[in-house]
Formats: sequence, C-alpha cells, structure tokens
Amino acid sequence: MLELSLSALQVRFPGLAAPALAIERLHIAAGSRVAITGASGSGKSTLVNQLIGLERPRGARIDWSGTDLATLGEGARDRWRGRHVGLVMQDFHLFPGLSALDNVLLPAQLARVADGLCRERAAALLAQVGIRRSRQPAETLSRGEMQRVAVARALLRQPGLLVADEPTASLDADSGAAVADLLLDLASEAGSTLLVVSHDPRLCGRLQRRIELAGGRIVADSAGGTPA
Ligand SMILES: Nc1ncnc2c1ncn2[C@@H]1O[C@H](COP(=O)(O)OP(=O)(O)OP(=O)(O)O)[C@@H](O)[C@H]1O
Repeated sequence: MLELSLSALQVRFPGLAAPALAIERLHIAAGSRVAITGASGSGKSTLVNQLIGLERPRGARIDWSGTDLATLGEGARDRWRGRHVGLVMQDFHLFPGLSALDNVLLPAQLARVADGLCRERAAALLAQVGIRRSRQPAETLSRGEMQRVAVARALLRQPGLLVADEPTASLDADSGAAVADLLLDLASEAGSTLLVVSHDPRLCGRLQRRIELAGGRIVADSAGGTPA
C-alpha cells in the first residue's frame, strides 16, 4: 500500500494563462479508496499523469511512501511505475491477437518477472474476474470482459497503487457494476491504494473519499472539507 504526500504542485501548459493544475497540499492514506471527480478540463488527467510519474513534477514534491517522483529521471519513474502502479483505462488497452491470459501476463513478461508463480496468479486472477476461457483472443471478448481482463492485468503484481481512469465509462450498467465490485474487492485483497477518476456517481459513491477538481484546483475534498 502506498501513501501519498504531495506539496506545491503546479502544472502550466503553453498557451494557458492560468496553471492547469495548482495543488498546495494533498495527503492520501495508504490503502484508502479515493475518487477524483470534476468537469471536463478540470485537470483530472493532468493530476493522474503527475501522480504516476508520466510527467516530471517541477518544483513539487510527489512522495509515495518515501519515493519522491520529483527526484527521479524518466527511466527511474518508468521503473517505479512498472513495479508499483496498476492501471485500468477506459478503453481497456488490451493487445488484439493475444489471449486474455497473455494480456494479463504481458507487463510482467516485459519486466522479465513472469515466472511460474506469476503465471499461476494470472490464471487465478482471470478465474476470479470471471473469465473462464483464458485462451480466448482479447479482441473477441465483450467490453465488460475486456475490462475485467484489464483489472486482472493491473493487479497481477499486487501494485501498491491501483489507478482506474473512467473504468466504467464505456460499459453498460451491469458490466460497470461488476467492474466496480472487482476493483474494490481486488484492490483490498492486493493491499493497493485505489485512485479512481470517474463521472460515475454509483462508483464514486462507493469510495470512501471524493476529491473534486475545478480549474486545476481542489474545490471539495470529503476528507478535509471544502477549501476556502
Ligand atoms: N499538453 C497540453 N497542452 C496544453 N494544454 C493542455 C495539455 N494537456 C492538458 N491541457 C489543458 O489542461 C486542462 C486540464 O486538462 P485535463 O486533460 O487534465 O482535464 P480532465 O479533467 O482530465 O478532462 P477530461 O475529463 O475531459 O478528460 C485543460 O484546459 C486542457 O486543455
């Protein structure tokens, strides 16, 4: 489980007068389940990109349990992300032509850690998310099944941080509810801190803390009240 201590984060983009993101302080407790909400353009993706080290924070501190991403170069941030972050995206990001099982294993294979135990865990996770035909090519799965494979893949290495970006947005209500259940259950089982970017009120309502962004600032935080 990873714990976040963030301070003095500001992100500016060329052509924008105001910063796209300006967050003075943010603490996320290890093992907590947090929803990040806000209108389109409010800065959610910009924040997530910083939190998972896709961009280098400038002048900020983004410390996950003792590792400050601001002190790491790109390669070190990539390695940190590969080891500690599981990602579930709205449009699944599965590789067509590979089976469900091979999709779950791919990141571990690229990191050269796909040993026998890892394969057993991949098969067990697929069974847990309800995928019975693990050899089925990814492109022939239903959308709900694709997202369940993506959840299994994200959890394979028991990441300290699980990030889901609009995980239910392209699913029907039933599939969305099933994916929400799995995210919550499996994140606890794996001991992952869970961050979910979502507009889905049913999913957000099930998370213990909700942080709302507007204009790149935190305008409401159910853990700390509404900033003045
Ligand atoms: N690379 C970039 N260059 C210039 N402006 C950018 C860039 N990336 C994001 N922005 C701007 O920063 C602001 C925040 O964008 P961001 O994508 O973080 O919003 P969001 O809340 O994730 O939106 P959505 O819900 O539509 O995905 C927007 O005004 C956007 O146009």
